[in-house]
Amino acid sequence: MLSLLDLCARIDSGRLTPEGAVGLVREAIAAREPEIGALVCVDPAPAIPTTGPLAGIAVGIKDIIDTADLPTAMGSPIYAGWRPRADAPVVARLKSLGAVPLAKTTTTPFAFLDPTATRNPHHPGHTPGGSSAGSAAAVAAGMLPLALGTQTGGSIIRPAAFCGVVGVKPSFRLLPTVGVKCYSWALDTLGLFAASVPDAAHALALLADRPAIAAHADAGALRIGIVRQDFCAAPDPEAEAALARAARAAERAGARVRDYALPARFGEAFAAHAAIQDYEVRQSLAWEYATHRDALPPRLRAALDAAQGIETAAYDAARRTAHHARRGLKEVFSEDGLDAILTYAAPGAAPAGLDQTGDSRFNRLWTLMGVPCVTLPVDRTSAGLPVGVQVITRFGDDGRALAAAGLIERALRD
Ligand SMILES: NC(=O)CC(=O)O
Repeated sequence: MLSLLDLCARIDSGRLTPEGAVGLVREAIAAREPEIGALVCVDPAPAIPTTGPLAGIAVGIKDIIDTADLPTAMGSPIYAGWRPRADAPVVARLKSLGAVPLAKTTTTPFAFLDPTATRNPHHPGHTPGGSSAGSAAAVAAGMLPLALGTQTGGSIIRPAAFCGVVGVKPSFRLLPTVGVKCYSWALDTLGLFAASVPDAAHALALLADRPAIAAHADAGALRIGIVRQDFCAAPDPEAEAALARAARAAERAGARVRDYALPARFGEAFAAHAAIQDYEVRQSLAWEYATHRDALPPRLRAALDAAQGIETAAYDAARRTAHHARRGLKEVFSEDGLDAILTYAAPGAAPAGLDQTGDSRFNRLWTLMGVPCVTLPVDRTSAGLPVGVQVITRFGDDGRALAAAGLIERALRD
């Protein structure tokens, strides 16, 4: 894979020019894209700044994020050729840092569950996951050093885990979702994909203009709770094995690791995610549903059909449940003495077939809680498919989530 930090170092030392770095990416795209299908389009002649902390870094932009220089089609024929007038602020921020938004990456239509044609770089007969399919696959295939994605259910963490890359779903609203096609305004979260934890931390710190995110250092031993989220169906054996391996690596690195059972309220919050997501998408995609229902893909059309009947009272009750759970989560970290949670990133490795994007059951609670989540690859199955884990910290503690993930990543290498 292409390391963002390695490219930055080579550019800073003069061994590589920004133009040359973008050229390397174009060569990688030419070599791998035909078999992977991670990209919607590539800018033939983007501006390539020679200054800025991300000068020469080509970035993939999930195709629900507005770009002024490239179409933004939402993964749907309804928006074929749609050209936003302006860049989304997160894209404008990338450009201000010297980065090059070189390609739009495939997304499931409107970032829901209908699959893309993108293939998992580790096995072409398996899904890369969704909804940020192209971003995860492009980084995993070594075509891009950085890509943006979004998560409403599990759309960053799940594809990152399936593709064996680092995925970061930051604290809710750490990055502005302005200019990003809305699915659920209470859940949608912008995040990113990179080759390693340090690469991801460096990119997020710059994007969020929060240098501390990449400079977090824990004074004492990290206190990690192993959480199995037993309010939903158990994972495959490989996910359990990866969790155990990551826990052992954390202990070798000096962390204090213990099993932790979430209080019952979190199972209720897990169940509340659906009512919030579905009630809000009924409004956010009301125009598409009213004027182009037949052009919507089957899973999304069925979800919108079902969402028409959700009562406002049920939505309000779900929001109250989520609010109480978020307050309870603060106690988990403060009163129960945890610095981080370690849990499954997905039910297992990427499922076979391109007719689905996998299951987000181990992601949805944390998206609703709005807390930082980082996935890193831990194992491979006998078929060579990656299996990851997920590190979670309290709201706003993004630097510690990345530091904890980095501690495990290094320990796994040792
Ligand atoms: N957008 C989403 O997060 C939906 C999913 O989990 O695939």
